Amino acid sequence: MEHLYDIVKSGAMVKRAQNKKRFTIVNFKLRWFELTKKNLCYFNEESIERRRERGRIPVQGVCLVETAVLNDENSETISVHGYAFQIGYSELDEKLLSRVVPQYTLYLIANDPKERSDWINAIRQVCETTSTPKSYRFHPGFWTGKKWSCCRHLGRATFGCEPTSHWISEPNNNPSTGSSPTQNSLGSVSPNSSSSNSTTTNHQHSNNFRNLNNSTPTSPSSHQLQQQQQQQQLQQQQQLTPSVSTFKTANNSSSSPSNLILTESNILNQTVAVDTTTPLANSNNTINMPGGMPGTPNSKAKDNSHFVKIVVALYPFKAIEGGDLSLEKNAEYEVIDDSQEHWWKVKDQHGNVGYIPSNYVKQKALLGLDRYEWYVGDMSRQRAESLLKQGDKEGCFVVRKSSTKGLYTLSLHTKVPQSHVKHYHIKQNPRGEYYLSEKHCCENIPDLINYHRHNSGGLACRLKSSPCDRPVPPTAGLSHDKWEIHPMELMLLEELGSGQFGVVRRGKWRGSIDTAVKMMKEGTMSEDDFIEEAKVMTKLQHPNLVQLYGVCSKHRPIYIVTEYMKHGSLLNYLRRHENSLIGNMGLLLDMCIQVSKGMAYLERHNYIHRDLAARNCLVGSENVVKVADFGLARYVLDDQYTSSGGTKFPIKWAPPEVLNYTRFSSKSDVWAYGVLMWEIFTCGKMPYGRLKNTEVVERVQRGIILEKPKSCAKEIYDVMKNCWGHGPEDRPSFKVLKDQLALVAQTLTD
Ligand SMILES: Nc1ncnc2c1ncn2[C@@H]1O[C@H](COP(=O)(O)OP(=O)(O)OP(=O)(O)O)[C@@H](O)[C@H]1O
Ligand SMILES: [Zn+2]
Repeated sequence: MEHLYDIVKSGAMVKRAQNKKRFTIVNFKLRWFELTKKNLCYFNEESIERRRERGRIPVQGVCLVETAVLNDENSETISVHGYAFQIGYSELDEKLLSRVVPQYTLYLIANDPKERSDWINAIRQVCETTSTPKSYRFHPGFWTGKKWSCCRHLGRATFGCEPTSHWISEPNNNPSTGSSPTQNSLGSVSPNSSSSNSTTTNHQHSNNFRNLNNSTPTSPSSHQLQQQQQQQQLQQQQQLTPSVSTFKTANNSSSSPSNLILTESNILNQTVAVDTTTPLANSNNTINMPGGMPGTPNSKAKDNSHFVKIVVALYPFKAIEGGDLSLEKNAEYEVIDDSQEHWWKVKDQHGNVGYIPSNYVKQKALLGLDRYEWYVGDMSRQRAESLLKQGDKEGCFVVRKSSTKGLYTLSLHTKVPQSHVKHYHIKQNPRGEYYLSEKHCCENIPDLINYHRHNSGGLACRLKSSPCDRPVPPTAGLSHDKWEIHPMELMLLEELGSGQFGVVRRGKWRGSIDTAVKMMKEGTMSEDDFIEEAKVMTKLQHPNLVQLYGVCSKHRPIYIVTEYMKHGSLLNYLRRHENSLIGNMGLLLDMCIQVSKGMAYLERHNYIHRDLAARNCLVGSENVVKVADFGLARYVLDDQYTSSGGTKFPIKWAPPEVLNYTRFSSKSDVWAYGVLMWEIFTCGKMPYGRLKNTEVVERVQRGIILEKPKSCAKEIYDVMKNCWGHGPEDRPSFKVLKDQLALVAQTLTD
């Protein structure tokens, strides 16, 4: 017999204080929650003897249970990085009046995505049996005291900007079979009302308040397993670096849920997470909507086509191909079809409809600092310096993400006493206000920038202009669904270099877009296979991968058309600039980090490079480094190049399993990456000097590795050595490498 007061689910979660206008760190408390069929209660402590009840919500008053987005880059408030959800509830008679927004909203933050969906499902299920919730609309964001963070509406009681997901089992939903679980807004599986084991029951009343992972999971269905895997993957993908501000639990012990990061917000992270879904699957672009869990499919967005998604253009785009639509920087567009990953159909203010590159726009509600010219996001200290020095103007500045996650840095160019760039951390006081000098605090970063436009306030000089337009990123293909390029549309210009496949020339596509055109020597590659593959490769898109625009395959020789990189190959760049680069560890490390980001993207998409080396990376403006020629090696016909015994085979970049069995994997790329790091820190020396290939093979088999380059810190060499683990399983993934190097950069440079 189940009793009304039996605990359906319990556990610790962080709760945001209610009825507080602004939320600062002190407004978040760790609480022990217990869900019964009647109430959701919360206590200061788990221990039954010592606990005091802090509040309760009668289940009957609950109107909606949805995920929540608690970060807001404009940050009048502190933002939360965690797995938040919201419970909207009203007094019972109020609820029956079906108000447009629930009277109250409780925001809770779970420790991980699984815990969050478990709680949402458990609460929904309990509500289902006791009351009949009305269909609501809700705000995925929060009320900042002035406006809604999601849609920026100014009225507290405005109609929600999103419909709630269907969590009431529909009569025809056949609950008795226990078969098809329904997708809810989390993309997770709602338990069927009849299957009682789908609600997690936790009777473990150990006094371990701090152990947040002590729930006992019941046997999950295969759907749930899949979901769980997805979520685990997601968790791995999201970099959960140490929190900037840990917060105090109720009893003042300073433990914090391990994954929860309370920081100034970092909405860009969500879009970073977006590109973790496979682009080859070509789905789920609706992910970066508020209310969706970053990185997981948000089925709701598709089901509710009446929800209007508004995006803002970050860059101008010129429509050339029929069916494309031009973008005007900062203008707003309504998204009509985002079912393809890289090209979305949108409508402009005049009603014109067409395709635009999805990486040129950002959803309005998530725009954050991106709306400002001076914000450059993920730009390293070194690249910011070279960008600012280029303009050489007094007071020229940018704001960028700091190497410490969640923080921002102001980089300012001044000519006094001589031309140089200064970097200032933007700090936050306990009230959540931002400042550069403690005397001048502002509610948000834009206000702070404005303040320092008029007052130097301790800075080297007043802020004047931002350097220039942000560099416009390449599009995935030159137009919507286009990879075949007409040679007549390509104007061929000077020769850029030549490799074993033939000559590379600079080109202009339709007189406006810079490209590099690789003219493939006939007979050097299996062309038909490559042309098929090119369709897939145009869809790989990352700031640290050289973009493949398409191919000219109807004529011979075939052309491979890619993004143009003005400084050419990384190897030559390193050699040419050895004198200025060799002492600049920060810059060299930044190059390594950039390559690791591009490679982590390939790894996430199960794409193996097979020929990673400095000669196959290219350098663009502001020391941007991108990986080129990925996957190409598979289509080479010359067996001197493809077999490990061949004279052209990149033996010095190959791990034992490739030398022995030609076994390629992302982990063989990792080995090559270690060698590439070595090339970077020696400014382009030949690995293993003059040793013959056979001697190199013999050394590698015996476990002898490259020596530490002179200008390389021990911490960096340690990372290289990890890449040279003998077996593939002894090497870290690119995802791990990327995080390790970011940490090294933080300790060595900033
Ligand atoms: N996208 C590009 N932008 C600018 N320059 C490029 C581009 N692609 C290639 N180049 C130039 O052309 C040269 C030849 O490139 P290619 O990729 O054909 O040969 P490689 O990589 O040097 O050697 P290999 O054929 O053995 O891989 C490069 O070294 C570089 O200087
Ligand atoms: Zn809203």
